[in-house]
Parts: sequence; structure tokens; C-alpha cells
Amino acid sequence: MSMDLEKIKGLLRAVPDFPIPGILFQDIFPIFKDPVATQTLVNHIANHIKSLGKIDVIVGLDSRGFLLGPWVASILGIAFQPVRKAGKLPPPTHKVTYSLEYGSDSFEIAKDGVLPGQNVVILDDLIATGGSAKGAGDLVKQCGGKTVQYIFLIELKGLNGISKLDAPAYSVFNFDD
Ligand SMILES: O=P(O)(O)OC[C@H]1O[C@H](OP(=O)(O)OP(=O)(O)O)[C@H](O)[C@@H]1O
Ligand SMILES: Nc1ncnc2[nH]cnc12
Repeated sequence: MSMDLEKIKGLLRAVPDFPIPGILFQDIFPIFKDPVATQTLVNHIANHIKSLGKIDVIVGLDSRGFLLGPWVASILGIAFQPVRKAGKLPPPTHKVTYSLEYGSDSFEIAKDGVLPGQNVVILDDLIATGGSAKGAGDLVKQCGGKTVQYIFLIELKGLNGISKLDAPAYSVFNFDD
């Protein structure tokens, strides 16, 4: 069974002034109440990644990038590797500081999480300013990996986050602001 992507887009919940005034927060969790919507999205992203050629690792971003990443990776028979907020992964790690739409933070990746020369897809639920995705891309680079594509469930196009990225991006759903 599958569901029309536009119908899945309709399940997203836009919440004004969260987590701080001025932010229109896109809540993805209503999608996960519907198993058909969830399966459709997972299969859609897996099929998209198949079209990219040889990908060795899906790198998912803490924390909402963990919801789809391991599932998609297991369908494709490839590795999943987390980028976590600083202080959560045991050493040795690489570390970057980045800014996002409502603050700044630090990310880490296991030093052997991506091996030199491996092809990587970076997967997250949403790109706003692009700071988080850029931080993850910098970590993949520090490991010696090559980011082939960034994939997002949602792109907030008005913030032009993809202009910060060092590889093409694909987003399932787009919003103007
Ligand atoms: O493009 P940006 O401006 O960097 O914003 C996008 C990031 O913000 C959210 O993560 P958040 O840090 O809120 O963490 P969470 O996934 O744990 O909620 C979202 O899941 C992205 O990772
Ligand atoms: N507007 C937004 N909605 C949900 N997650 C976000 N992360 C950064 N900006 C966001």
C-alpha cells in the first residue's frame, strides 16, 4: 500500500512561534501516526537513493534524522551513521560548531563512522538555514568521505539553506517560507 505524497504533505503540522517567536515550526510527527504514510516516505527516499549510484553510508542528523535514516539504510543494505549533538558519542570523534534557524550547537561524528573515499548521503527531516546540514557535511569531509547528495523531507526554500551546501540537495516537500 502507498499514499499520495501530496496527501502526506497535508499531514505536516505548522506551529507558529515555536520554539521561539517568529519561527513557523513544521512538525513531522503526525506522519508517523500513519504507517502507510511512513512506509511510503521510507520507500520513496530509498528509491531516490538507488538512483544516485553507489552509496556506502547514510549519515543522519540528531535527532529527527534518526527517524528515517536507519530504516532507509537497511532497505538499501548499506550502513547508517549518526551525527550527534556534542558530548553524546564516545571518543574518538570529529567535531564542528554550527548555527541553525533558532540557535547554535555542536555536532560530532565517530572518526571511523565514514571511511576515506566512501560515498555518503546526508539525510535529515528539514533544512532551514542549512547550518546543521553544512555542519554534517563538514564532518563527512573531516572523515575523508564524499557527500554525493543531501536529502531532506522538508525544505524551507525562502531561507536558501541549500546555498551553503557542497553537494546537490533533494527535498521531498518544499515550503516557500
Ligand atoms: O537548517 P537549520 O537552520 O540548521 O535547521 C534544521 C535543523 O533543525 C532541526 O534540528 P534541531 O537542532 O532542532 O534538533 P532535533 O532534530 O533534535 O529537534 C532539524 O531537525 C534540522 O536538523
Ligand atoms: N521551522 C522549522 N520547523 C521545524 N524544524 C526546524 N528546524 C529549524 N527550523 C525548523
